[in-house]
Amino acid sequence: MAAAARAVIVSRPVTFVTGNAKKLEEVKTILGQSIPFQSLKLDLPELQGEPEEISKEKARLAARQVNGPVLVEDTCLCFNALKGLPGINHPLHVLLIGFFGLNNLLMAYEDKSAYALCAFSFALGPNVEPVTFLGKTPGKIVPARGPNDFGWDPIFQPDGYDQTYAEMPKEEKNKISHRSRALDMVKSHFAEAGYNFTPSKE
Ligand SMILES: O=P(O)(O)OP(=O)(O)OP(=O)(O)OC[C@H]1O[C@@H](n2cnc3c(O)ncnc32)[C@H](O)[C@@H]1O
Ligand SMILES: [Mg+2]
Repeated sequence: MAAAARAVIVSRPVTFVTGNAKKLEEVKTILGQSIPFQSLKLDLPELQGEPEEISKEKARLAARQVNGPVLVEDTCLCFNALKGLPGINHPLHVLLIGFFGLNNLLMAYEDKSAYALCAFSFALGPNVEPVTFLGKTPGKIVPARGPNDFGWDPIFQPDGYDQTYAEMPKEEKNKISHRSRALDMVKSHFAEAGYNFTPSKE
């Protein structure tokens, strides 16, 4: 029997929880009108571990605080020469080590390749296990070039480009970024699940 199209009625809008204004800016541009959401600035604890697990745990914590459907993400920059380490996944990493220091970390290695990894997690509510979507963009670590307004963008040059994320126009980054690749999957998930966000009159 063919699966019947079904709609899942959800009585609260999705809240995208982040403490990072630049991330929010990109998510707004990439999602456009495809998924209606509101944003909430919450400083969730900086957990350590695999990006997928960090992201899931962030979603659980956020869903409890919001008491409704939440979308969160965790992003890291991983160096292949260091087997995926240091996994720059904490706002203090760039600040404390600096772009110069991050380049120096790789000085002893021929292999400057890296990848940007983004893990979005969506939880329908506090008691629902989150689902996670991973987006990855391969590239290499280079001496900093371009405006310094978002994390490690000046030192990451995606494969196939001669500009760093920071140098390229925002629209270009948003076409190929780890974030947009993960969000493509989030969009498909929402389309397939048929969520119907109908705010209840509380
Ligand atoms: O509240 P959350 O969403 O956790 O925001 P955050 O700033 O703590 O974000 P992450 O933990 O996911 O990211 C760790 C660091 O990576 C940086 N970062 C995340 N996405 C980036 C991107 O697309 N380009 C450059 N740096 C990025 C970010 O600014 C942080 O310094
Ligand atoms: Mg964080």
